[in-house]
Amino acid sequence: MFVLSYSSSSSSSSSSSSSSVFTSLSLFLLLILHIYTAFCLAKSTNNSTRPHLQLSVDYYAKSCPQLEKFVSSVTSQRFKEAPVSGPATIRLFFHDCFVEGCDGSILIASKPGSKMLAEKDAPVNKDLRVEGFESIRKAKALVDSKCPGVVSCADILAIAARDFIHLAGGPYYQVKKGRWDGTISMAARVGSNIPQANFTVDQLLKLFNSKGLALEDLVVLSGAHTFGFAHCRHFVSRLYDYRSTKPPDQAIDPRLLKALRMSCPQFGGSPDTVAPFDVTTPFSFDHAYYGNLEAKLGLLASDQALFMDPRTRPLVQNLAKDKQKFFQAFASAMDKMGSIGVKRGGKYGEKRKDCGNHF
Ligand code: HEM
Ligand SMILES: [Ca+2]
Ligand SMILES: [Ca+2]
Repeated sequence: MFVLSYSSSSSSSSSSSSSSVFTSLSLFLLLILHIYTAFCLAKSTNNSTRPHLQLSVDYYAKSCPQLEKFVSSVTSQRFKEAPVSGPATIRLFFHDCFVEGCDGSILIASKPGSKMLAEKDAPVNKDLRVEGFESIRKAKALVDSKCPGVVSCADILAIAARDFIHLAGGPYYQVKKGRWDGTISMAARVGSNIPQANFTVDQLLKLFNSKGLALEDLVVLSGAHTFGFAHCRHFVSRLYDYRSTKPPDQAIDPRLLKALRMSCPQFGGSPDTVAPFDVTTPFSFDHAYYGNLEAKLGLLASDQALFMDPRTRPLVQNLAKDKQKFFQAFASAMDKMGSIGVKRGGKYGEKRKDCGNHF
């Protein structure tokens, strides 16, 4: 509500010569907004190096005070019925934020008959699980039945991701809200913004830096690979050598190599076979991911690379030692990721009713 009045008054004030009363009213509203934002920032429990002036924990305090309760009733139900909804939703949030910012653009379906595909139909998004989309659809339906037209799909995604992390044993943190849904979703814009399993640390860093995320954020956010699964094609090249009998990647534990080779044959395997990211605790959100990297049990080349590279190795070692430290760092890195490219009001975004449809 505040943001809406903020954007409309600031855009019209430049052309308003008719009323100085209006201008002072706008200035007054601006002042109130600044005080309000500063208050929210001061109150917020998450520390981040970048302040998110436009997001706040209390954004829906008046318009939908029970919002988080509504979302959590759906996420806890989904967690029981289909536990893969957890990893699926967190990955969905990541893929949303990295393309056009955290604006729900990943949720939009391609228009039937149109040649222009939406983000979710881009090749790298094809293996985003339907359980993630379904969880957001259900949460949005419930929220809209209680607070019609108020809450953005992008905010529901951010809240649901946090819920699932917590449900799987991870940290609970406050989610800042106030994102508006974007209106652009183009498959062609996805490829260059999403990291690939065979990326080097240099490539990963370059991409993360371009989103305002630092080296530490890269290492910490990769810790989301503490649960969930990956299809064979993302790591099969690590398992076989086309020229000799030696595997190409020496940074893989021989027992894991053997097991993965059984699930993922070099030729003729099923394209649907998946392996767990974390062989020790595949369903819990803990810091085992980092211990695995130290033990050459990383699944993707991009995971294992974080331990091989001297720039990221000390961070991996620190996080492997201290679960609480990982939890704190993860909460604040999610807050940072959750503020990428946020849209600020009706001029730039919308509140979609059906998250999958932008008309
Ligand atoms: C650092 C670069 C990253 C790369 C190269 C990468 C790559 C991948 C790949 C290839 C998969 C497997 C997809 C499949 O086969 O279905 C995957 C899954 C997953 N990723 Fe990442 N990812 C990265 C960072 C992240 C981040 C930052 C997050 C969240 C904060 C994340 C969360 C997940 C989750 C939870 C899954 C499991 C999804 C499921 O089981 O449905 N990833 N990632
Ligand atoms: Ca997006
Ligand atoms: Ca785990």
